[in-house]
Amino acid sequence: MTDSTTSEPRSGPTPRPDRSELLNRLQGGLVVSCQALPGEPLHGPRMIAAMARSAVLGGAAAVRVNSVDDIAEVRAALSVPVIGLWKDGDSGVYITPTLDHALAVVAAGADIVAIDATDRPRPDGRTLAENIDELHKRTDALVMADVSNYQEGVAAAAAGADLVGTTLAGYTGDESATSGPDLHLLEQLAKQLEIPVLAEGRIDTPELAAQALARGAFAVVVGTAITRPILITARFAQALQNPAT
Ligand SMILES: CC(=O)N[C@H](C=O)[C@@H](O)[C@H](O)[C@H](O)COP(=O)(O)O
Repeated sequence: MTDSTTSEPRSGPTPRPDRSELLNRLQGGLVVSCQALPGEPLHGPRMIAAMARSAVLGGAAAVRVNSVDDIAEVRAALSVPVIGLWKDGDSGVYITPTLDHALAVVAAGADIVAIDATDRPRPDGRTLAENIDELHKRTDALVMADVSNYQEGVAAAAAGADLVGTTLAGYTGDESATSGPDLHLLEQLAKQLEIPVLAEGRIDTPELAAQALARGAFAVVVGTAITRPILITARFAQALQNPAT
């Protein structure tokens, strides 16, 4: 167990680590997604920061955090790289849907801003390439493109994304979700792209996380299986209701 929470958190106007340092810190590592939506008992910046600190104590190389308030709190508490996003709604394009959302995420302290990079129209009417270009001009944050399929991953890399994540595979309604992580998509993208590809979505065991790395992931993002006690508990409770023997 490592204790990176004792290292100095970055606060105030301290510049972000540069691109190669950020990528070095992510490479081969576990990124723990620490999110709780309004209405959930763990919702709120202090809870999320405690979750993020716990993740780092357990060995997380980085964290992924939703909402400006939660990002700011985690940024003040920890020095590990923060992948920030802003979920606005829960259907259609809702992960950091516009340039303004992305700029706010960066202003809150994210090192990497995760944005929806599916081929669906964005609510601000701008293209993915325009938004990535503007983010690169106006900030020093890296851009993680959350995609749902191979074509979107290739298009996101061509549009200038710094990293691609399989985050939205199975969540756009185009294709049904694979029962576990979409390791086939991960492998295809990792073989094709020159930028890092992060495995994300439905990775719910340490073995699957290790498999994702073996199949080309630059880093592995795990959320629900670590940070959503309601859903973790439900799995156990259901198993007791339907015992195998
Ligand atoms: C589809 C979507 O909205 N994904 C979100 C993206 O930030 C989160 O709700 C997920 O928890 C995260 O991607 C990690 O995935 P999993 O919780 O399956 O390990």
